[in-house]
Amino acid sequence: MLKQRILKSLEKQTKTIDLNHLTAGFTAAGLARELGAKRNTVSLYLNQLTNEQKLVKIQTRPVHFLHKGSFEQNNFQLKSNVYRSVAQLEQESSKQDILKSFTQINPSLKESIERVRAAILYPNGGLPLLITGESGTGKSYLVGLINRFCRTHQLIDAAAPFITVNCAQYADNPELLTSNLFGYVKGAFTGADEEREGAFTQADGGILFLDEVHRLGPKGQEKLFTYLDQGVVYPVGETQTGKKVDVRLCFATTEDLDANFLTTFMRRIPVKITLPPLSKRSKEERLNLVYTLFNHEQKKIGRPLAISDQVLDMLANYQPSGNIGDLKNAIKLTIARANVDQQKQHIAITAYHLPASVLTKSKAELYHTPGKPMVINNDTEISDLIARNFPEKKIFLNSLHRLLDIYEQNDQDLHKCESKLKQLVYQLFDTLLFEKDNGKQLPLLSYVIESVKHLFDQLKNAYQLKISGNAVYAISYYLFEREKIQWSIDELDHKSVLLSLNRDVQQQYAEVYSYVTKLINLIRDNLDIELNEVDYIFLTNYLNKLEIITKTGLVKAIVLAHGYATAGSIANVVNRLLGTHTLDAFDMPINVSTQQIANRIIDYSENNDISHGLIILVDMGSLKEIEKLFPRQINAPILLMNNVSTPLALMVGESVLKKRSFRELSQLAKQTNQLDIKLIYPQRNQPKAILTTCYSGIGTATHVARLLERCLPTSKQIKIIPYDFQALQDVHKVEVIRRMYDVIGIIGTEDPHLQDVDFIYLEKILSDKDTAKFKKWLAGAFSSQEIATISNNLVKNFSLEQTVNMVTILDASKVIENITIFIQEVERRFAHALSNQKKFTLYVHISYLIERLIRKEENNLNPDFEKSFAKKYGDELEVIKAAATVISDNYSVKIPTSELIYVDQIIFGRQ
Ligand SMILES: Nc1ncnc2c1ncn2[C@@H]1O[C@H](COP(=O)(O)OP(=O)(O)OP(=O)(O)O)[C@@H](O)[C@H]1O
Repeated sequence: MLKQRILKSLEKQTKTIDLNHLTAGFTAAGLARELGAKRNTVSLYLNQLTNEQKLVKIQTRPVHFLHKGSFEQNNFQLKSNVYRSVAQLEQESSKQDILKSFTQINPSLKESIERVRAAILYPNGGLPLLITGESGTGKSYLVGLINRFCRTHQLIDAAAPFITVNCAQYADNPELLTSNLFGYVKGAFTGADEEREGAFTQADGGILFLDEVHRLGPKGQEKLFTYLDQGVVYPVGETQTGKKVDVRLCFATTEDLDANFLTTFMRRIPVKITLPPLSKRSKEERLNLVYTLFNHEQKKIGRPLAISDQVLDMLANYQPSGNIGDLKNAIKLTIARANVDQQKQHIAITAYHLPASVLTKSKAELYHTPGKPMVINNDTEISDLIARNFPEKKIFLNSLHRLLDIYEQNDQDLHKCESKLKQLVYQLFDTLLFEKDNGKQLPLLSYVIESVKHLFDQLKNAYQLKISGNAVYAISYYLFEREKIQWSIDELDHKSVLLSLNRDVQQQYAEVYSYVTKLINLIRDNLDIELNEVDYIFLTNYLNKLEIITKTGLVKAIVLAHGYATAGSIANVVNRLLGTHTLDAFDMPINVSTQQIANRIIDYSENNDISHGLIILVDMGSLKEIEKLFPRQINAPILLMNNVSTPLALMVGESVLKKRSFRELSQLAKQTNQLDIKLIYPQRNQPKAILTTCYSGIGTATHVARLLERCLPTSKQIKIIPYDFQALQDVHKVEVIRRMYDVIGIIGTEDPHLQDVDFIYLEKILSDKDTAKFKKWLAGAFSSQEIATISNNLVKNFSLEQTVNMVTILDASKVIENITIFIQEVERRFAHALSNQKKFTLYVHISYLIERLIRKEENNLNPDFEKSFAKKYGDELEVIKAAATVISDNYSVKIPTSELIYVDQIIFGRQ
């Protein structure tokens, strides 16, 4: 049954999953291909299996599914079975890997902790390790974590002992310490009335932590290294028969290593780490510790805490000699004092509650920006608190809160506060762009900039937008900072206000909002940055404020009239009535020549963006004359209208703003009896273009375009341009496209039905009929030799697309190269040209075949059939075998007769 097959396939694949490189095999489409089933049916089963808790769904794009049991067996336990992203799923692992969580809070210790981890995981019981550091730096705490880590990773038994011996307790009696550690035999010293086992024996199978180990005298140290060398302990008074024990050792000391330890002992401890005092830690790390301690205390009390920023600041800058221990006490005291004060639901903690030691010793800077108090409740996790540290988050949240405040103060009416909001958004982008220290030019930032440039190019191409280079940078910086901010709208107190503003923005700036939606989808797919309603608001306002999108895409219009101020005054009136500058004006002397007029127009076209068309309103009777002189080099459609008057100019101005097409405008003009109209399309210099389009979005269309481009010779006589399917449904946009290109055909997943433009369905491009059609499109631009190469490239590249997700152990492009040689050999040896469709089938089939042979999976045929076929077509099979030496040699496989028969059937279309 299909459902079972899906589960089985995922179970197998999940075993060797690499979360950083999820393959198509984990998607509905990939599984559908693999199992030869309909994608919709596979999707249905996948969701059913997720509901049955058998699969885990990761809502990436495309959605990926993992086998839950198989994943947990080989990786870590999962709490949920739906995750927003791989990163969210991976967080589960950091929750369980306490050392990883520890380094997230204490990033400066990352390297030390990695060494600790390596020591713990060292085969056969780990390596002993020594932790040094001032008092209160967390040495014992870290050993506690190591103990938990060993248990959760099953390095020791759940019931294994964890024994701590504080050597300082035996400061005056090193002999007693030694005997407590190693035990003693009866009569070993006065008072040793009977044999007693020591801490080593008690800790057998578990962990022994020797704190303040510098108190161990030379004798004790020697006994210790006997254990380190031989795994055997000798109780005091016993020198012959030692006891074998298996103990993981951790040592801690506040003292100087060289002065207090025998070098022989030191040499036997390979891993030594030092925990830094608070004064040597960054402010960010100290803040993290403050958060951790508050969070920890809150969980004990169970009541929510609301801690002012000032308190956090003072505590983060408090660096007492007792380090984290003292800090912890100060925090406990602070909470206790606040608690006495209030019997409310939550405990509000302000500077008033800080102990005097903090107030006097904290090196806090002056308190500048009061933010909202930090609230910790029973559900708060430390990662939520750490996210507060990013100043970008503060900038971002401050802007957001101000934005919402303004909107609320204006009765949630966008009209009333439009300009204020834009101003605010602009400031935010400015701050991110100019005021941050961007000198470092982190590689990731460069990557974001490059990607955003690329995404903008896609948008520009698809929708004929014009977006300034500055916007690319501003948006890149925004995304770069935004990506670091883990924030969801659920954190917001006024979520409903935000949603209402989002709706308003969407309605009011519908066009820009729709482009932002497309941009955000591209960002999600390409940069894996999750954005939400706030980003829609920010980005829409930003792009709108710059008028990057709305003002472009407009036709230019000029009024050209004789006389001192005729044109100027008409244009003026219209611009004033429309409230925006829509018409330009040329006042011409009465005796101006038509050539001079033409020159002015050329000048204008060079200094203005007329790519969307130019309307020229004239007053000079004969259009024919100018038309003759009309500059052919203007590569945009031109609408000439005679007998300009203010009403006509007004109608034109309105049409420009409403983006009416030239045809519509001509119709309207005719209705008002302005009959002298001429529409001139540029005849020459129009590059030929093939459009690609895809119903599901511009991403796929771009992908197909790149694929086709790779098939064409580098000197491109034909442009391949991806277009959004919706854009091709829009008459105005289509008009623009036609103006710019000579569209020779469209390839896509859905026919947009453009008049007089041929269409090829993507999935049929390799069929005989459509290959012929495609070749015909190319006929004017390429030689027949070139067309043959393009056609071969086409099938090769499409096959590569198909196989790249299916071939798992081989290098797909190498496989395709080898199969190309095989196909050429077949064509040569049989003197028989294969159709693209057959070649495609061969590429896909043989890729699989090679993998099957390497994995030693056979594809058995009915033996009788095999025999009779081999008898009948033996010669052919030999030829195929000879042509396939490129495959058998390169992959060291022997192609069995049954497989040769399959290939023969494909080549000759035999059943
Ligand atoms: N990274 C940390 N996160 C949370 N709490 C910590 C951390 N480090 C230490 N603490 C807490 O601070 C206190 C002091 O830490 P700990 O006793 O481990 O320090 P120490 O270095 O062993 O001190 P000493 O040398 O005086 O024995 C303990 O209560 C511990 O729980």
